[in-house]
Amino acid sequence: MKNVIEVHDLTKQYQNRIVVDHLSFEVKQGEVYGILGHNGAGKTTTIECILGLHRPEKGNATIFGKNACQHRKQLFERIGVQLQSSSYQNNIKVQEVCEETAALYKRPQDYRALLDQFHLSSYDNQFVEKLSGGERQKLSIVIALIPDPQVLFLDELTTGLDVEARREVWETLKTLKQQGMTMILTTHYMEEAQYLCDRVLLLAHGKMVKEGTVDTIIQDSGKPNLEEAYLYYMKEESK
Ligand SMILES: Nc1ncnc2c1ncn2[C@@H]1O[C@H](COP(=O)(O)OP(=O)(O)OP(=O)(O)O)[C@@H](O)[C@H]1O
Repeated sequence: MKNVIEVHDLTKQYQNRIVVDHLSFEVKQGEVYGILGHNGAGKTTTIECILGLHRPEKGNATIFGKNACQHRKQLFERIGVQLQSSSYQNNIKVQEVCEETAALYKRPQDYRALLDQFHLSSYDNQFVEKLSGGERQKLSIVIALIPDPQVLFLDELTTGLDVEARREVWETLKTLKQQGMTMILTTHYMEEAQYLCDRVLLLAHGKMVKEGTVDTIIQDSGKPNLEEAYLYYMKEESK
């Protein structure tokens, strides 16, 4: 399988503090790749460097072989992004934000069908700021899918969702995965990583602690599940 994302020796610092530390990994076509790590581990910064939103001090990252800082326009149409920092303009309605997003792309998907799929159709006339946290998260997936992307970047997508909404999102992502969508996601929910990810990267203080399939990581740790394995590797790292 071809690599969709390649990260090589990526190093990013803020005010002389290294937050992503010589990180290298690849995400293959059709793969769901999870980045797991403590608060402040550098997950969002890694994703934002791949997307070309920050310039790394060292190393590089490419999507479809292209650096996002240099080829923003070409990559724009092929990428769906949901970031923690996503924000919406004031007094905008669901339908308006979808229309505005669709207008940015040459071949957008039908946003109405997407709203329907995420049970948001009845909210199309509602102000985005009046949506519940979970509804807003679901809207952010709709927006990420509008470009009909080949790769999805999802940063803590299900944080704040209730159990049912989270399951609903998982099912949708599973369907997208079955359709061949490449995804890179961050999450604090080990159950989510276990359910969705083909491979995961455990990150601590910007450094790779462990990478592999969920099964390998569990087996190598000698623990019964991913959560226990994660805690084991994080503890080992801090020794
Ligand atoms: N613009 C910035 N300026 C200075 N420091 C920053 C900036 N952005 C992030 N950091 C710092 O970099 C570190 C990594 O942040 P990052 O958001 O990548 O972590 P994370 O793993 O996504 O955390 P979380 O799980 O809490 O979202 C943190 O210590 C954070 O305070």
